[in-house]
Amino acid sequence: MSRYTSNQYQAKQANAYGLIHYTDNEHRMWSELYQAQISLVHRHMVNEYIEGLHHIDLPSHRIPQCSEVSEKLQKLNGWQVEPVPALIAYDRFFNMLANKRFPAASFIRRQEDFAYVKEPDIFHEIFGHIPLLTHPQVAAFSQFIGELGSNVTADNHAWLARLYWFTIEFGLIKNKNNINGVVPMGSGLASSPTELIYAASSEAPQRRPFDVMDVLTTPYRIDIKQPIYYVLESFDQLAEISARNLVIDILQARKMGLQDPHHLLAKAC
Ligand SMILES: C[C@H](O)[C@H](O)[C@H]1CNc2nc(N)[nH]c(=O)c2N1
Ligand SMILES: N[C@@H](Cc1ccccc1)C(=O)O
Ligand SMILES: [Fe+2]
Repeated sequence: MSRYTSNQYQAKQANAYGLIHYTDNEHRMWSELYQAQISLVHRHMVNEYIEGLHHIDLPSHRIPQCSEVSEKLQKLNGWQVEPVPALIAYDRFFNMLANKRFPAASFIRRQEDFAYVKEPDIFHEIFGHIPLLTHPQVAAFSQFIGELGSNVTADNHAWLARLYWFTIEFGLIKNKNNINGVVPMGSGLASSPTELIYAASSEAPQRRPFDVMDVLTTPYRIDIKQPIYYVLESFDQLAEISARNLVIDILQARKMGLQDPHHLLAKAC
């Protein structure tokens, strides 16, 4: 499933106690990533992410186990983090979100992928996702997408996934205090040293206002820095999206068809 990317990572299996063994080198990789990102996220990420980071209080020098992160998260809002081998298919992904379980790919990136890795690793899942999952609107939206995904036929999944991708994974959000009026909020930005800076300040990517039909019809690639980001007005907009009849929106999007992906390929980097 994760094999369409160029870097082969070996899935890690949990032992009988649900624990995953990491080598000293792997713990060191977390430690170095944490050190690099902690100052960058303070400088660039949306404030709600930073608040979440304080609430969840992740270890800085070793890879945490899902069980210890779950313990804290469960007290805050009932969510849990569960180890999975790697990228998982939509049906399982939606099913887990519907049940307030967040899937965490358990391997950690190697040195050559330090600044950007082409598939989710444990640093992305925990450091990238969990802080914002403490935010009520983000948690509610994630569960909502999971429930909707579990209740529709599989041919709707890729359409729905784009709503998740352009918000939770790689969304930006309006912020008056920032020079260009937007700040990164997505987990894929919080976990990548290079894409965080690129999303926050590069002039290369497009930044479009969040529009459901535009988002539904915009194809994305998971393995390159995003050529297009969508900008939410506020966290409340997640509730507005959930209040729509998205099944009708998807029907409409199908009629419109996907937008031309060629500009995505041209700008691949
Ligand atoms: C819906 C969307 O494609 C999304 O990025 C999913 C897909 N599968 C995943 N699988 C794992 N293990 N971790 C993730 O963060 C995701 N994200
Ligand atoms: N690119 C992200 C990981 C990621 C890959 C694919 C999808 C989502 C996130 C990082 O370097 O941290
Ligand atoms: Fe993710």
